[in-house]
Amino acid sequence: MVYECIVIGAGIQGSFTAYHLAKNNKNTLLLEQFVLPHSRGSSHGQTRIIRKAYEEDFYTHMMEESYELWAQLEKEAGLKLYRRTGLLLMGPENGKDFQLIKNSVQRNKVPTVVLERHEFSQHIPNVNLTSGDAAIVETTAGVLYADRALRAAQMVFQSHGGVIKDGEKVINIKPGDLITVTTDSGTYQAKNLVITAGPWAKTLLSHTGLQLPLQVLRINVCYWKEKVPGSYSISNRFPCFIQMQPKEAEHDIYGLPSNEYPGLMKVCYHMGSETEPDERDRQTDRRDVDALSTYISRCFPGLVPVPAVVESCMYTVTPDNNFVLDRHPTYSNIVIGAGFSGHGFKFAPIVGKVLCELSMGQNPSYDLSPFSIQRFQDNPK
Ligand SMILES: Cc1cc2nc3c(=O)[nH]c(=O)nc-3n(C[C@H](O)[C@H](O)[C@H](O)COP(=O)(O)OP(=O)(O)OC[C@H]3O[C@@H](n4cnc5c(N)ncnc54)[C@H](O)[C@@H]3O)c2cc1C
Ligand SMILES: O=C(O)[C@@H]1CCCC=N1
Repeated sequence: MVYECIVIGAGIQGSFTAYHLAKNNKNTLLLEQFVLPHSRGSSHGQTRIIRKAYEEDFYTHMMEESYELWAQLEKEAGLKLYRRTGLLLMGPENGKDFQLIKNSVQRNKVPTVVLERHEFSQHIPNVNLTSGDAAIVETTAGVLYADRALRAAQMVFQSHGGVIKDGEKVINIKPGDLITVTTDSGTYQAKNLVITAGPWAKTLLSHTGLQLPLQVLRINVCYWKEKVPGSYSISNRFPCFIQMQPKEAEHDIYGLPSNEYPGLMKVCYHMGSETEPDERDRQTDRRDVDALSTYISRCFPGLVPVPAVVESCMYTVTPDNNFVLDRHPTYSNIVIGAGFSGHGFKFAPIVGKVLCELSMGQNPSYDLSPFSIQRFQDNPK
């Protein structure tokens, strides 16, 4: 049988692409190398942050529709996937990055509240605002229930007739008008192919002669114990947070209120050390955990500054941290979604929509120039 489309990789981006294709009546096969569910890629775990506050207008604009599509999936699956918590953004008052994001939320009318230093502790107890830092709260931001969302997208895909074959690793791709995809247990043909292989994208794309500047990082996902259980919890209305330019580290630190593991709050570093995706746990660099401990001692005095639980996950990053959403430069019936750079989950309904549009030969609903492959060829370094 010839499929209209094969999607390789059943992480959140591939699952949402397959979801949109099936809803457009395209006969679609979703291939996944591991038995589902699994915790070896980038989409596993209980939670992710959803927000509109971005420095770049194009991300904020995409998030407007993304919230609507998440609500649509909640309805279709009959599951709660989003919980509003607000997002506290802290950063050097006169720093460039903080100013850019503050101006962007004002320009784009993202609902936000500015917290003056004198009123900060009244609204956000148990957090020390760094001297010289300012704070704003994006009020409609919150938490996405990640594992549940991934299952929901796959479930709705199947309910529209889509086929998932898990535990099948793609080992070869033969481009052509009819594309042949070989796995370790079968061969399939399709008119169109979408590659959403997360940390394995570089390897898979090499079968099509394409090299992209993607770097895979292992992220230590750290949970910290509350000294008083519940003090940083969702039920106590504690928000998600992003600390820009912390004193202890070069990159942002972010956290989510305690919820999934009662008594533990997730606080992570937005960077990691390079790894091979198949040997993720050979990477044992813990300098990020040391920096997090110092930050927590200084700014979150209600947490024990030694992680209680460390899980792992991977980022696949591009040089400019913008995604890759494009057609293959040589084979127009191969579409690529890659390089989500540690911030792609919240966009998955839109990513899936535009990858589906590209694959159906339609004009995409958004300007995809920030996500083009050409940008790497223009700036090869
Ligand atoms: C710790 C952490 C925190 C994050 N926090 C946030 C956040 O707060 N907000 C946010 O918006 N985003 C966040 N992200 C980013 C977000 O989770 C990712 O951008 C997103 O999950 C990427 O999804 P993906 O589908 O591209 O990759 P993946 O989930 O890795 O999916 C790719 C799939 O392809 C499969 N595959 C690969 N090769 C093959 C093959 N040869 N054959 C068959 N299958 C194959 C893999 O097994 C995998 O299942 C975070 C990421 C991490 C790691
Ligand atoms: O994407 C997000 O919102 C989170 C928080 C900031 C760093 C990366 N992921």
